[in-house]
Amino acid sequence: MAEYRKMITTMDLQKMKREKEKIAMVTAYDYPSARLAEEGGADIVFVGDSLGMVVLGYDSTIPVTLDDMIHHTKAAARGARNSFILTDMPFLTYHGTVDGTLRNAARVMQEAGSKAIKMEGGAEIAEHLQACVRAGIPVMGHIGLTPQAVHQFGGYKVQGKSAEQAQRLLADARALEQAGAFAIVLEMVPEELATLITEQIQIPTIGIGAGRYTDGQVLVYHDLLQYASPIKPKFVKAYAELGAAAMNGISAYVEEVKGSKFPSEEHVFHMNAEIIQQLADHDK
Ligand SMILES: Nc1nc(=O)c2c([nH]1)NC[C@@H]1CN(c3ccc(C(=O)N[C@@H](CCC(=O)O)C(=O)O)cc3)CN21
Ligand SMILES: CC(C)C(=O)C(=O)O
Ligand SMILES: [Mg+2]
Repeated sequence: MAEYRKMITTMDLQKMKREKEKIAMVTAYDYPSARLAEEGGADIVFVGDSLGMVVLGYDSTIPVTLDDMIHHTKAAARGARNSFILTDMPFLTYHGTVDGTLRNAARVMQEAGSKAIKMEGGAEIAEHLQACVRAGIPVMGHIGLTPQAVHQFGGYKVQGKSAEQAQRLLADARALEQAGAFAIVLEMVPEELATLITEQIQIPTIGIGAGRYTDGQVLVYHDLLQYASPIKPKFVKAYAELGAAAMNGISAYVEEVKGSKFPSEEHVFHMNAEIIQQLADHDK
């Protein structure tokens, strides 16, 4: 049994940045993945809306609902009781009235049992982020490639390569820090820009496809473990081959069933011989 450390807080994350201890975040979407994320020592167990793509089979994160996020966070929270559980706010649940955003955030905190939420976007969502922070909810920002806006970007592309775009992302990072975000995800931005942003704000940056110098890293569970993920972006490193292992296991099982090799004696229940005789007699 793993020895669990004390649950991390947003204050610990600030301290990790100051002391240059890297933050390791991993996605999880259910009981087993969250359990393994916790036992593997992840600082943040993150229920991302990428669940729409890697566990629900959608082409994007846009179809994911607030109910989906709550359902999966509940399962993940049961698997990682000692972890800092972060939940993505899904498509269009923090863009209407601030009241609506607070109601949606409240559902995630109360029903799902998250410790914090994450929102995509820069200065344009700062008002919504700030309202949640003022209500006592820790919020993580997310800029660069924001997948909920994929149709505006015209694909999953690197963001912030031009001086103008880079300036805007820097301003967005400052706006989110100002609004009270406890950390910011930088997704698919050049390493040089991610480094600049990391140096210019006090809160931790968590990179995905943002190079080596952010305060932490995040990867999708099904990508880093190669578990039937539909995509393999350049920023992914494979640390295991779960998909291949699962496939081999299943095909061996199928072969043994077809060949009457499974089940064998060790997997079988038996009954008392007298009772078998009674059954046979009764049948006469
Ligand atoms: N499995 C999975 N992993 C992720 O990291 C992830 C998701 N799903 N779903 C939500 C978003 C979408 N993300 C994506 C999706 C596709 C690419 C991609 O196709 N990247 C290519 C093209 C790069 C380019 O055109 O510049 C790559 O080679 O990295 C990257 C990030 C990141 N997130
Ligand atoms: C890619 C990460 C940062 C994310 O938002 C997700 O997994 O949903
Ligand atoms: Mg997401």
